[in-house]
Amino acid sequence: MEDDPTTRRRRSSALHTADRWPITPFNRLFAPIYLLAVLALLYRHVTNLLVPATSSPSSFTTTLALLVADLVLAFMWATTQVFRMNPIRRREAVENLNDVVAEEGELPGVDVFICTADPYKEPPLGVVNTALSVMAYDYPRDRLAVYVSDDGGSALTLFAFVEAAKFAARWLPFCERNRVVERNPAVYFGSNRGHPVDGEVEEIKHTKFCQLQTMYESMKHKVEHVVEAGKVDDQFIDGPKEQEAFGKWSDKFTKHNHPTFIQVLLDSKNDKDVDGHVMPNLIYVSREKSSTSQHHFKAGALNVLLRVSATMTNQPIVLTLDCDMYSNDPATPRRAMCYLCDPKLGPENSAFVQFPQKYHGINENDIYAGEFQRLFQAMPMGADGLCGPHHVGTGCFFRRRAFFGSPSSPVAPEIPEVGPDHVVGGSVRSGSVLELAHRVAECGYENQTSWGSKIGYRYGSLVEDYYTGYRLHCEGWKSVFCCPQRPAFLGDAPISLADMLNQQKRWDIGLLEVAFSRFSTLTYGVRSSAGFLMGFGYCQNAFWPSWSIPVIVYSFLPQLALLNGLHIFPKATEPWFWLYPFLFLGAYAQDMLDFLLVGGTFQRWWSDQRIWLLRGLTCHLFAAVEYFLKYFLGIAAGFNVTSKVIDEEQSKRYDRGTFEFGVHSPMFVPPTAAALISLLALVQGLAAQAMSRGGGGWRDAPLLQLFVAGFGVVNGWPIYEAVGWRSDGGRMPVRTVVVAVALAWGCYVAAGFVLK
Ligand SMILES: O=c1ccn([C@@H]2O[C@H](COP(=O)(O)OP(=O)(O)O[C@H]3O[C@H](CO)[C@@H](O)[C@H](O)[C@H]3O)[C@@H](O)[C@H]2O)c(=O)[nH]1
Ligand SMILES: [Mn+2]
Repeated sequence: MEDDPTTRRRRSSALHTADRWPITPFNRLFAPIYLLAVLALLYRHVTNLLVPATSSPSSFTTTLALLVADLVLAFMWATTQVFRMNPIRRREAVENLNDVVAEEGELPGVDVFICTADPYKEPPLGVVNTALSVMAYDYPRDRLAVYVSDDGGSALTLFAFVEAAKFAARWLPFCERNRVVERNPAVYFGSNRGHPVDGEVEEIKHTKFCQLQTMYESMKHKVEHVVEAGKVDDQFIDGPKEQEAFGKWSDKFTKHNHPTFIQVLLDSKNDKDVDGHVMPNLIYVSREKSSTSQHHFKAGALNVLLRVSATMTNQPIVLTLDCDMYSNDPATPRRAMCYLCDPKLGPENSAFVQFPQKYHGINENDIYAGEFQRLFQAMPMGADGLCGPHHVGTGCFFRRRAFFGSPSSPVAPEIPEVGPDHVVGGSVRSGSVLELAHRVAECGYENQTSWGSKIGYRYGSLVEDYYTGYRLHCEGWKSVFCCPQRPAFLGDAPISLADMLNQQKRWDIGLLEVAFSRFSTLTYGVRSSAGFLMGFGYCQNAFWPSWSIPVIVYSFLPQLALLNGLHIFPKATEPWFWLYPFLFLGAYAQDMLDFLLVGGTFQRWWSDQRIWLLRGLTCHLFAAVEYFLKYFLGIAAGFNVTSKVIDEEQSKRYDRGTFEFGVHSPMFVPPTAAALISLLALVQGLAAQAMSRGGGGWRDAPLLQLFVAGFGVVNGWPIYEAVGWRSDGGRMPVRTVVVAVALAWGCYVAAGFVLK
């Protein structure tokens, strides 16, 4: 018993370290300087509004528009500063974990939750590969249980898992024996085309590799065949047990109407791998669905898994994963344990350990800014110095207890069997356990309970991840950001512009649901236990769609004014002029610095700022309109799952770095119109300047407006390409161009009246 708590405490100090971010002193110094400039600009607008130089209505309208736009920019700038004040970067010393946790048996058990919702948008083969990659973690197998939530209620997905369970019995020992790093079989077999064979041992290894590869290919073939056929043919069903499982699916069942299915595919107490070692639990869950009850999308699915897993294994740690986010590093749970098992940190300071979302297959310049450097890297590091990172839905290890009330005042669920303290009596296959598990997955179960309001994942927002993490922080929990060199998880990023914009439109709507709720970050968050700074920082996301206001104003107003010969910014000879380059370059340079310091490249930063502009004209705008329409009509928004299917042609174009328009979407209209107007304004503005004789020449020129138009043109390049000279399937559809030209013309005519 050499490990008394004090020795452990001392040792645990070596489990992780935190460094400050090198440019923080500069950022802290720069913030008040920049603030002065912002205030000066706002002062100028306000005085212009109150004491206008001319009394024309157009100058009032333009000044008001600029004031509103700049107020939003100022607000968003202020929220960004929160994350620049005290960023930290942590490192874990996984090798020291054994000193703290003396025996493997002492490691806390992990229940892994994998969500899938649609076999046609989320190919079952991908889902099982994700599951296999976590089942093969370097972690005691009897402490690992993988639960799959299938909101598609699809026999196709179950079939894939039945096959995966068989394959796992070979895959897991193979990975362990050969210390395989890529534990997602698709990735492993995709990158290893056999080893060089040298000597007898190598030959045996090679034969094993080939056997396993054949087995994988056969599983892949069967699963893909079944998905294509849309049903599980009898020829693929093996034995009475499987017969019974698939027999439960009746033709009358649909995705939206079916009873609960829970299928134990592997049971760690009984099932062994080919070497006779235990297997982790693998459990398929499809909760009951009925078209007359609310299901709360992914949040509802995760709450069902929280309850089902509580009745079956109830392990203290929960890992949540999206079906496409496979494990890229088998040491990940141990890395998370460096925080979760650290007695010095304490449970309240490590309610969840969030890993960043990272993606595979992003093209060189990341044209759609799918990497989200700010959201998944810079912001969580900044938040880590306060309450800890936001929750981003996947790649997150939670303490189960964190879902049941604040650190100091726990909230008990309606029955103790679903609470964090419940001790599971029987095996996962026992009748009584299964009966209870089915009961807690029923759709009426949550009626008159605290699920979704006080316990579990919180309901009411399409970004259940952001909202739940936020509510936990408000309750006084803290989180940890874990960002190892080798990405812990890798997922799919959308590779078509429409998919990406629709995904972010859904996020926008979810964020607005938080911003305008009783728990708004602006009124509730800033006064909660999270503290003012963190609550204010949360506003950055909650009010994400408000970026559309300044982006729309700056994409149209200076250009339209220029086309009408109206000068709306100070001339180069006025001292106010210099405020603009300072504010613009200050914000852009600092943003770029943030980006480059977390490992980005200049081109990727350029894409990122371009997409930031594009979002303002597309998803932010459309989401706000849709949200307020639905708000007044009392309609709830739906969760449109992002497709993870890859179209060959699209994928080739994406890899080459060309934008994918292809099919008409109303969202393509405003950016196309803006690009056209910027181009016209730039051409006309330059021409007018060249033709003007005498006067002040360039000193009197509307330099700032010309710059804004020029900036619009440079950023609009992919649009001119897609409208003008591309001939592939991803070019701008004629219909979109026609509507955009009509819109641009309409704006021009309207501006002629307003700005005169
Ligand atoms: O009714 C539903 C809808 C979705 N999902 C699952 O939710 C996950 C995320 O869905 P996806 O379409 O991939 O959405 P994304 O926008 O790519 O996901 C991001 O945004 C979501 C909402 O904020 C978070 O839940 C995710 O973790 C985060 O990766 C997937 O595994 C789905 O299977 C369900 O289980 N049930
Ligand atoms: Mn996704």
